[in-house]
Amino acid sequence: MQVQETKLKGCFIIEPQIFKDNRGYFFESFNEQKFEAATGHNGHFVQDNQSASSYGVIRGLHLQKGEHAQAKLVRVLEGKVLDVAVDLRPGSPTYGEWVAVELSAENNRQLYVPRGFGHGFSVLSETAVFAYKCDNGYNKEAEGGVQYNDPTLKIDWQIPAGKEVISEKDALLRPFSEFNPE
Ligand SMILES: Cc1cn([C@H]2C[C@H](O)[C@@H](COP(=O)(O)OP(=O)(O)O[C@H]3O[C@H](C)C(=O)[C@H](O)[C@H]3O)O2)c(=O)[nH]c1=O
Repeated sequence: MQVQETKLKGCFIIEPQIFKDNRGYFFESFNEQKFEAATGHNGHFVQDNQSASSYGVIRGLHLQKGEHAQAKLVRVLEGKVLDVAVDLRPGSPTYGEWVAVELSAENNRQLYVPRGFGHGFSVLSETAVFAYKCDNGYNKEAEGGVQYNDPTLKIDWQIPAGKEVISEKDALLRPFSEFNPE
């Protein structure tokens, strides 16, 4: 597998080695030893999540705070998304900066989002199935986030205005200027 650190320290793009033959393809979607060797990060994940969404859905920007913070290893099983990780780590030299990576069932690309990052994605295909590993369990009380359309972050989700599909919960998220990491 090829691993490339993004401009945000600790956030990595992972390109698995795909083995193709006359039957189709095979690849190791996760290998703890190889992950740790390539990223220097603990590859011990405790929860797998999966969500399905239709075109225009934007989920995020979310994170869990404090001791419940989660690192995530995200990928797409069906369709295509624009995946976004925002550095919300207090004191980070890249605080408030973000990266956007196209993840799809075609490219099998993965993104490792470290603890302390806001995470979200927009669905660019008719439907998308999104699957990810978390290194800490779900804790509703520790949930936080930033509104997807924050005027400071200026994230281009590649969804035409008016076509965005947002949850009621995400519609209540506050701007980055009000973000409190505690
Ligand atoms: C995240 C989560 C949710 N839930 C329940 C809570 C709700 O009843 C339902 C949907 O949750 P939510 O609307 O928060 O789902 P998403 O909007 O996809 O949230 C995720 O979206 C972005 C992209 C993320 O990176 C996070 O993993 C996560 O916040 O699943 C659980 O039972 N366990 C969980 O780990």
